[in-house]
Amino acid sequence: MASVRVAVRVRPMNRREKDLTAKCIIKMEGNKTSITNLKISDGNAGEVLRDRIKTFTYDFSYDSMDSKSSPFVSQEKVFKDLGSDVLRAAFEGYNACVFAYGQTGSGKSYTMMGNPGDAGLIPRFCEGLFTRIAATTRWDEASFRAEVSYLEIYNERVRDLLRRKSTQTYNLRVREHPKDGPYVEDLSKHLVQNYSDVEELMEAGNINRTTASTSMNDVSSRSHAIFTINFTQAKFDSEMPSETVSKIHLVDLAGSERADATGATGVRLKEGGNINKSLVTLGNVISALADMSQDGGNTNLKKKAVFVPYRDSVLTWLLKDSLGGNSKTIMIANVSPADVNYGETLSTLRYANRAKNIINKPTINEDCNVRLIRELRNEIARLKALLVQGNQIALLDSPTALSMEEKLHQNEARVLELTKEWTNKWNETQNILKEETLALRKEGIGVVLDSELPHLIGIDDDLLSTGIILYHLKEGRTYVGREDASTEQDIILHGLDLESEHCRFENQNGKVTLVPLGRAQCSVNGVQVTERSQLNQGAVILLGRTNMFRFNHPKEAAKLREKRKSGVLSTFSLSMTDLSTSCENLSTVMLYNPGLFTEKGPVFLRLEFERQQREELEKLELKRYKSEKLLAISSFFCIWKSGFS
Ligand SMILES: Nc1ncnc2c1ncn2[C@@H]1O[C@H](COP(=O)(O)OP(=O)(O)OP(=O)(O)O)[C@@H](O)[C@H]1O
Repeated sequence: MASVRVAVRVRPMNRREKDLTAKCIIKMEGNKTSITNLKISDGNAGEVLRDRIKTFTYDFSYDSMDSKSSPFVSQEKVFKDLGSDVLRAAFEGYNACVFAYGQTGSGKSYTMMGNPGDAGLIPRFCEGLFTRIAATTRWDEASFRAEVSYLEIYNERVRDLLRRKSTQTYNLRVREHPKDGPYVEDLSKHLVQNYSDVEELMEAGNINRTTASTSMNDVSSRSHAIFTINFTQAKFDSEMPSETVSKIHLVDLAGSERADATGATGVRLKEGGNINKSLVTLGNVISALADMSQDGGNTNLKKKAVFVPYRDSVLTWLLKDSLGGNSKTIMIANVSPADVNYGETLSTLRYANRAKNIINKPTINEDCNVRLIRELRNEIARLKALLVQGNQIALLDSPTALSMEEKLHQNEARVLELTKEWTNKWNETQNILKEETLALRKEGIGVVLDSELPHLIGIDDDLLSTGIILYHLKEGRTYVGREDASTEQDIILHGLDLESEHCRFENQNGKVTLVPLGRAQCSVNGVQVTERSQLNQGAVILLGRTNMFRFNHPKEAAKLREKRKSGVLSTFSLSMTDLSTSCENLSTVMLYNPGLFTEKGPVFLRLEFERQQREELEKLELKRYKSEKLLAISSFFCIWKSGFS
């Protein structure tokens, strides 16, 4: 059990407030924050005077009004107090959430994201995460995996701020997973290997948010932004595998005045976006949770189940765990120091005061396979203890002791096997993803494997194979041949007409060529090649009779895409590099290339051509399975999560 921790932060006077010669009404001392109502004169006494100054106590009260004053609290101090707690929670395997609440212009985005050269909590947290990962991996103590997503909720609709091709920007569906709870369907998740990866994504997401705000009139003050990091950590703890997964939500809420439904009439009501359903519901959820914890001591009320309206809004539904659930949560209430904002500031302070009462139930999120190993180990220890006891009272020969011993051995073997499997899968995944040239991301229901280097993708003719194979063609030579070749081959293949030393690929300064060796059968886009030939993006390569590949050259493809965008590249010239056209070409080329089949005469040529065409059709059919295969990749990379269940 842990209460939601609450911090209040007051920003400097802004230009508008200074122009209005506004007076400062906020005072902070230790963890106390006081607000003065200047409309009540300090000449009054008793009750009335008490109403003039209201004081609240929070976990932290941050005075950031004047950088030259001594109590001034910098971005760094806020991170040290709050951000480092979130970091600790992530490495311990807890979920965590920080949300910034306050009226428009009160400093929420400044606190969460910060300004250039004055980073806020989110960038500092991410930088801290990778600094700690680097320190830990240097000693080989653990392995990590971090994924980032960034979304915006505007008018109860969810938008992915990191979707590369932003065709479907708004209206992603919120669904509920039976075990993991509410989630956004189709939200892109991006694997990040270092802080600069995160920086790039943050920047792209923030630009997306700002671009939308210019066309939608001040969207940022009306929308909620949720930056989420899914963080997995695997290590051996006293020879015991340990794998934890934590979800960290960092939330910049809409301006809190949007929650004020009472003052909304006429134009404001019609404007819809002004009254923020998510914020109204957040208030109701906080109230219900606060009531629940306060009524906890009252035995009569304890029995009455308090209804918490999580499902009434997208925000509260997505943050269900962070509010009263499995998470270590921090609320930062941002306020203005000026008397002109008295009403909004007092309401924020009250709101924050209420949030203090929310009790969460954070637990370490342990991977279920690792939990199984731990449980089996405990069972082994118990059986061993029982056997020792049995020994002492000379029961060892009894059938009970024997079956116990059998069970013990079974369990030990299972633990050994599970631990080995777990270690292999995790290491394998980590090694693949450590390759700087490879990145995995979700797009829609698919998984996209991005590679920077030229590569071959296997187009497998075995209908039962479900994995996708990718061979990088690194700078220099890559040899292809059979396992029984006298020299070591980089890519080992087998199949009809495959020579033991078949061919080599040469990648020199970004130019990739195929060099057949001896009389080896190699064809590019259906044309047999006997000499060195340069490969272009999208080429279909056939080695022997059965090993077919699609050649990808990411840099060339990027250039072609640019040309296509600017109209320099015609559809015709592009079609020459396109896979499907290449396959069609292949059949045509075969018809006009009798050299391929000279020994057996024209009938054989026709039959052979028909057979080849059938094969091509099958291969094209295989392309239809491509998306299923991509999903198979996803299961390959995620197998460590579900492999044992
Ligand atoms: N503690 C602070 N120190 C210095 N400048 C600040 C501070 N807090 C806020 N500001 C400045 O005040 C302005 C408004 O802050 P910010 O954009 O963070 O408000 P907001 O609450 O996120 O507003 P909105 O709801 O419109 O998104 C910005 O120019 C920001 O740089």
